[in-house]
Amino acid sequence: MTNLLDVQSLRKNFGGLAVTNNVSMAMAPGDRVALIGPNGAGKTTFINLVTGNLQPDEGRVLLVGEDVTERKSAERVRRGLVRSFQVTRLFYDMTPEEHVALAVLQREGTAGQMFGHYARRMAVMEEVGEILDQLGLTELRTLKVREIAYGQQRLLEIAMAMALKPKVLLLDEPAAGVPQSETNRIERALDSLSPELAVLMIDHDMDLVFRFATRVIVLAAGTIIFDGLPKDVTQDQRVREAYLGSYANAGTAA
Ligand SMILES: Nc1ncnc2c1ncn2[C@@H]1O[C@H](COP(=O)(O)OP(=O)(O)OP(=O)(O)O)[C@@H](O)[C@H]1O
Repeated sequence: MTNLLDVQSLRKNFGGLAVTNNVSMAMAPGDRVALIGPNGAGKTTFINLVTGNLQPDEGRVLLVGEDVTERKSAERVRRGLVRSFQVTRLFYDMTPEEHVALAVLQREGTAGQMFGHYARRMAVMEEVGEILDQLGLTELRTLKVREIAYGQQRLLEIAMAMALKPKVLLLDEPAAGVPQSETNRIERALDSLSPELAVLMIDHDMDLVFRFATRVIVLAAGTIIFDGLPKDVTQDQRVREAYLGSYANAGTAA
């Protein structure tokens, strides 16, 4: 089976520092991978290299077997490599319904033509309704984003990513800043993602990581030091050393 994402020997230097140092990993349909590592380990840089926000000095990124290393981010998105939107990029005077509709139209390359054809408009709004329903946002669909809670804004980021019909979804700390009382909604949203999708999530919340991931990758100083099952990660000597014990006792029940 062709991997959905295949990252081969990526390298990126900033000045003299190897921030991504010969990193290789692959993801198949259904994978739920958590990418963790101490602060400054190179997680964000790695994601930026995968999405095309940064160009690697060496190495390749393959999406469903196609080499996309030279492709711009927008072209990678069209091919199914989607990073969740950031709350800071939402429009606070627009509604969740409008945001998701824009994402559907962007996917189809028809943004700006929403009101052109009645039948098409109905089909778009039906799809928007299904996505908002999947993420439990139906009741809020016509409120302004500024009127909805932060946790629900973060669900909207995931809804917009879903509207782009990803094959590979990259989630950057989806529950960061969300009050504890609302994190179960984020978890339910993650559970409801299509089983065909490959999902890579960066997060510092080890409880969330252990509930979500079927595989954990640990980056330290730009290098993958662990790629395996969640149950094994806290016992790994290199991981323990990288964290100096800070997470070593977390999630052993996973
Ligand atoms: N544009 C840049 N120019 C120079 N150095 C950079 C740049 N971006 C990141 N770095 C450096 O690369 C290293 C890795 O940073 P990165 O943000 O990828 O780590 P991270 O694992 O995402 O960290 P955190 O968990 O704190 O977000 C850090 O030492 C950082 O200072």
